[in-house]
Amino acid sequence: MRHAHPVAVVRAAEAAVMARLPAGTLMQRAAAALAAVAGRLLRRRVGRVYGARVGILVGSGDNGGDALFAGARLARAGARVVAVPLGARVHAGGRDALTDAGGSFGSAADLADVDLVLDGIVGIGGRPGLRPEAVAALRRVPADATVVAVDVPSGVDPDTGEVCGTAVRADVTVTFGAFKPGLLIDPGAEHAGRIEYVDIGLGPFLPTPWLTVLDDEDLPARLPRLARTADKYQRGVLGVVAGSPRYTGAAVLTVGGALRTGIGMVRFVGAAEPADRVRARWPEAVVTVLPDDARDVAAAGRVQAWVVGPGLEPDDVGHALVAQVLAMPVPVVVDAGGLAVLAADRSLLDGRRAPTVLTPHAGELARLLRMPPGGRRDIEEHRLAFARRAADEFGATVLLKGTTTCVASPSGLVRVNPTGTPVLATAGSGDVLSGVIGALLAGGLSAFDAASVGAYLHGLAAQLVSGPAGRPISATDLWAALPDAIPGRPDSREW
Ligand SMILES: NC(=O)C1=CN([C@@H]2O[C@H](COP(=O)(O)OP(=O)(O)OC[C@H]3O[C@@H](n4cnc5c(N)ncnc54)[C@H](OP(=O)(O)O)[C@@H]3O)[C@@H](O)[C@H]2O)[C@@H](O)CC1
Ligand SMILES: Nc1ncnc2c1ncn2[C@@H]1O[C@H](COP(=O)(O)OP(=O)(O)O)[C@@H](O)[C@H]1O
Ligand SMILES: [K+]
Repeated sequence: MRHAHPVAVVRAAEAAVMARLPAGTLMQRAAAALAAVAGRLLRRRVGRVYGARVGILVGSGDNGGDALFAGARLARAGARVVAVPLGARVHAGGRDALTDAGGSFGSAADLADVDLVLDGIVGIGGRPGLRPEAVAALRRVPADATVVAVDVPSGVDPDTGEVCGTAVRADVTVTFGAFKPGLLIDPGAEHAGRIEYVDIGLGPFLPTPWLTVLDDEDLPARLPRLARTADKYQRGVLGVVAGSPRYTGAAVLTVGGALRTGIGMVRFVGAAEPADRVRARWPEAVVTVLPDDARDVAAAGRVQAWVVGPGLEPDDVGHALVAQVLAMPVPVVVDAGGLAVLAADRSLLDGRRAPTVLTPHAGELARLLRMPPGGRRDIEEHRLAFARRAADEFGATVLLKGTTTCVASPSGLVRVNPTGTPVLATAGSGDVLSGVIGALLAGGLSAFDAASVGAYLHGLAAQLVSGPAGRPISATDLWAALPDAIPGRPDSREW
């Protein structure tokens, strides 16, 4: 599992380490690793470091210092290195090291034929928005040059991933001591490119992280346990309240997402039209058709968790359904039409003790938070902050969909999903996701694990079916890929 720490935490850890080490040690560790990565990239690009052309964009802080010391190492290996100062000052030690090693200082015009650029404009000490001289220098970087960001791509807010105006677009970001949240969350994540983490010894001084990213190896232990002696009730039963006479497909998609994630049983509860479709596509689902007034969802039978909302209309019937489900003392996923019902009547969450997972996209979250027009955009630009705020305000686990899905718990923890792909931006894929999360909840996972593991599997399924070329997919394609996305579980070894 990877974790990230905000700037203030990184600074405190750096101070603690620096107090125990000779001055400049951390910067040398950072510069050595940076030069090693740049050297590797140059060898891949032009076959060698000797004679390769390297440009350095140098701001006035220590970020520029890192870049200059790394440039000095590359110059000693024979690279032709030119540094372009962009601030009022230049790190003095780095300047001397570069010139001693045979590097030079020049202007942005000297960047015209570089193979590789080190972006040392600003790191964790930058204020939002690059200055005009930095923006002008970036324009002179050849379009095909390899760009390596030092610690963070300049212009990206390291704490949030926000970009204000122009920011560096890196092929690789070499980050020191800890991942910063802004490297993992779009738009910052997109600007960071591939991330190379360098351990400079901050570990013992970093607190327990609140922001984590799951990896493949984290999954097996986090999936529902599949005991050899399990029967279908012990594996978990999911209730799905979805679909309406107008939107019938959402019900089929949600039930399919749950069944293909692995579950003891799905009980579908809904209007006659979606119920017919669910029966026809998924004969294994147990279907209850509700009367027109939507009374008595609970009579469908016992379940360990519910999904409510995909394809529901936010009318009186929809309201009655969401109210009944949220009144039950089991975990509930609320999605789509269910979120619209909640946006109009937040009191439906009052008094709930069992875990709740809300799965809004930015538009739905803007309505839930009753934001003025433009709220959607605001949320997309500040995904982390809004996911955390919503989790706190609703006392629920909030999965904010879209580019970089963020899952926030009411206790302030966040997991950022690394498997998302834009091929998922297709109608109905969110319905499949709510079924996946519902199945994991019914299987006994916590709301935070169910939502974050669910998003991970959903993204992985999309990648598997879409392939490295990113072939287009539709939501139903995810059904077939889900079982392949689910790794072996610890308890299945004896099979
Ligand atoms: N601490 C450590 O132990 C270690 C730290 N390390 C490294 O240090 C980095 C942090 O260095 P830092 O604190 O000097 O800040 P930094 O990111 O260089 O930027 C500050 C300078 O930039 C300027 N500036 C500000 N905003 C700007 C803007 N929008 N556009 C343009 N310029 C702007 C501003 O200058 P001024 O306003 O005076 O012109 C200010 O002085 C960190 O990311 C890592 O790389 C590693 O060596 C490992 C050990
Ligand atoms: N650019 C993107 N990158 C990664 N995932 C995306 C992107 N756009 C959308 N998604 C994912 O696609 C799914 C779409 O869900 P949703 O908006 O609810 O669609 P629908 O309601 O049509 O099912 C979500 O899981 C979301 O995170
Ligand atoms: K930088």
